[in-house]
Amino acid sequence: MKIAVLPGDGIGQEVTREALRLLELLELPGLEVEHGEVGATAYRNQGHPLPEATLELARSSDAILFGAVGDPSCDNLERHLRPEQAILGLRAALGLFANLRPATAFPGLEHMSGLKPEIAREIDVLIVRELNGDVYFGDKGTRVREDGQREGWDMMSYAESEVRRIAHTAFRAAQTRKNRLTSVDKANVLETSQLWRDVMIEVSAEYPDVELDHMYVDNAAMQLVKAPANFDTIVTGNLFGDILSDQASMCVGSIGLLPSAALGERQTDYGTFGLYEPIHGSAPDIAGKNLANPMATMLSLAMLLRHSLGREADAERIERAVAEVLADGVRGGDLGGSATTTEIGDAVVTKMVSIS
Ligand SMILES: NC(=O)C1=CN([C@@H]2O[C@H](COP(=O)(O)OP(=O)(O)OC[C@H]3O[C@@H](n4cnc5c(N)ncnc54)[C@H](O)[C@@H]3O)[C@@H](O)[C@H]2O)C=CC1
Ligand SMILES: CC(C)CC(=O)C(=O)O
Ligand SMILES: [Mg+2]
Repeated sequence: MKIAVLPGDGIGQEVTREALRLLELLELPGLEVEHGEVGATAYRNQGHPLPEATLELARSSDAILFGAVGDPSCDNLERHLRPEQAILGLRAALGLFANLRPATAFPGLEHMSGLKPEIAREIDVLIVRELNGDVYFGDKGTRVREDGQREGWDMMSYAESEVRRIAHTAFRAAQTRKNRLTSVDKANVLETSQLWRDVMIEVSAEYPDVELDHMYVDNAAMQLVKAPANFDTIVTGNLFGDILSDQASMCVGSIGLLPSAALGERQTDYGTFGLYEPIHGSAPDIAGKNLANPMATMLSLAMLLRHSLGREADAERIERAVAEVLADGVRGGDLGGSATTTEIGDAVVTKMVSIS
């Protein structure tokens, strides 16, 4: 049983370190943990944001724990050398097309949400984001128009097979929840979205127990703030899912709380192969200052234990420890408190020991 650990850049290093303390505490028999470089760190040391050795490590593992990539000093590199290509490259190369991003209220945190407390305490939504297609992976470029202006362009498209497979993931996920699925698109304007909607409707015939509805993404952004409790499971494309999940994080209280799982079809001896990461980035504004909230990464580790290693009890132990530490009032700066990254790590470790 092998986990590849790819901390990456900025706070990716700090939050991954704290999550690994929880993994060590669990003392999983036969577990091998191997570190690899990604992002700006890998570019500086090995000349590429996703070196072949890292990709090989990822492929030979049962699961990947990923921190974050991104560094402002790399923002003017050629696109294929930028840190973000590491995570995009891993998602594509490993066929990780289904991104699960749960956003669930934590008791006691209602007042840290951007929403009114009575609205915030109800939120329990799973965003199922397609992760291998859309405008993120289409052809792109810049060109000079006939009138002499520069023009940037990015191709948005979805093949019906891509929509169909994420639809199945989302319907099955909804069946484990409240059997309600909202497909979010922009079908009033985009052909890509019209096909998305048509395929969602076709696939829904196979899931008569799941209630499917459709919402335009602009309305969904508004409804997520107005009445998040009306959502159960959301399925959406790569771009819209990226944006809506950051928004959902602030409905819960902080982007430092939201974990994610990126799954494909590959099964291992222990579960579904996947990559797990907080939904946030490398946060250059607070990197290296011991200020980042490591809880999103800890909760991503819990998802890894559940989906890739079949360790449900260990996953729940981490989730319970994080929730109880928050309820105890241990909070980082993102939640109006003063606990440092390592102090939050200490508190969760202590809690884990007490609830073993
Ligand atoms: N999967 C990945 O590796 C991702 C990488 N990025 C990259 O990260 C870099 C920074 O991007 P931003 O747009 O600033 O997004 P970001 O998510 O890194 O940060 C946005 C804001 O949230 C705060 N924040 C994020 N995570 C936090 C945590 N755990 N605790 C406390 N505060 C936290 C940051 O301090 C910042 O003010 C860019 O290079 C971007 O491309 C962004 C998103 C995802
Ligand atoms: C940095 C990216 C490639 C994407 C992103 O923001 C995300 O996956 O949350
Ligand atoms: Mg994002």
